[in-house]
Amino acid sequence: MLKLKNVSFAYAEEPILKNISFKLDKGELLSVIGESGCGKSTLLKLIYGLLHTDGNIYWDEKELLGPNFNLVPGEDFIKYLAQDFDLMLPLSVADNIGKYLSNQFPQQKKNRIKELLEVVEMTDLADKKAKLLSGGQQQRVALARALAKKPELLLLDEPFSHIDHFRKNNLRRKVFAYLKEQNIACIVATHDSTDALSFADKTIVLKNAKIYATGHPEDLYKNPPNKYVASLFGDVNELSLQDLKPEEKSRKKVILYPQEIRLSNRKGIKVEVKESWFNGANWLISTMLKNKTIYFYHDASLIAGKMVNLKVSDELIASRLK
Ligand SMILES: Nc1ncnc2c1ncn2[C@@H]1O[C@H](COP(=O)(O)OP(=O)(O)OP(=O)(O)O)[C@@H](O)[C@H]1O
Repeated sequence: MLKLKNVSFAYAEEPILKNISFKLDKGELLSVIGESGCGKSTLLKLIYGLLHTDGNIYWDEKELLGPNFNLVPGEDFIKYLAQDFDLMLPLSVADNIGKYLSNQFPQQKKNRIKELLEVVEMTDLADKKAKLLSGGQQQRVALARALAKKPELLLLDEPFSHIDHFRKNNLRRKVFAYLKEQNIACIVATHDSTDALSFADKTIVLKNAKIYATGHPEDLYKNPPNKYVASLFGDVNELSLQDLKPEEKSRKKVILYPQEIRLSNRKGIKVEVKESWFNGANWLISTMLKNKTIYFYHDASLIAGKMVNLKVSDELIASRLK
């Protein structure tokens, strides 16, 4: 088990992380989300042992002491995939993946490289030099290299950020399934809500140097404590109860995702259509309610200036009242 106790860090005066504490079981997958600059990468570097903290980090009974105590920073059983992939550019894809594998058993090494090439869908490019690869291909090689010596804990910083949409979904399913199958614990720092929602067992939200919210991704999504957390999962509306039900005098806030608001043929919240954006599955429509923008999804674009009625289920409003 990984255990962090009061982990704090500052590059200069300003604290980047303050008293971060959490636990992660073997084989568990944690996503760390939060706005850019909130300290996600710094947290991974602290755990890997590239930065020093006065707090405590343990793997089972062993305390991970960090760079002030280790001549070579980094822990053997942890692999860290940074945002800059750190590949050996003159070497081939296969040689990069095998870089940390022992040469003592050449056939085993060959088999392992072959297995990992399949996981990251790079078999056809095994002999190509890393310097000739695209950014997304280099990221896949770096991912395979991080997995090569089966870590007990894998730290991934935006692991699919350079990979095209077409390949990303399939690759992501494969990689996370592989981690589960091999019981490898993993922390993913990510901006991508699919990483955070679909694959993580739990999620930590960072803000103002602290753990701002934590929980099962589905709970955080369905019951976002506030607009900041909800907005990490996509577009979001923050309305008052009075906006939704004019007969109510309460100004309590209600967080709603665009897909939770529908067009109504009968009465509802009267809004003026401003813009429509096609996003593939449907259209995102922006509307104005007095001086507030409300976003919702619809299966067609709407003419700007048109007055329409919107509705939201009463149960949903009740469950989101803050
Ligand atoms: N080497 C450094 N020296 C000084 N400040 C740094 C250094 N690295 C990062 N920072 C600052 O620390 C803060 C946290 O950075 P970090 O990279 O951990 O954020 P992040 O959440 O991973 O951001 P992003 O989502 O954009 O990757 C930022 O304000 C950043 O400018």
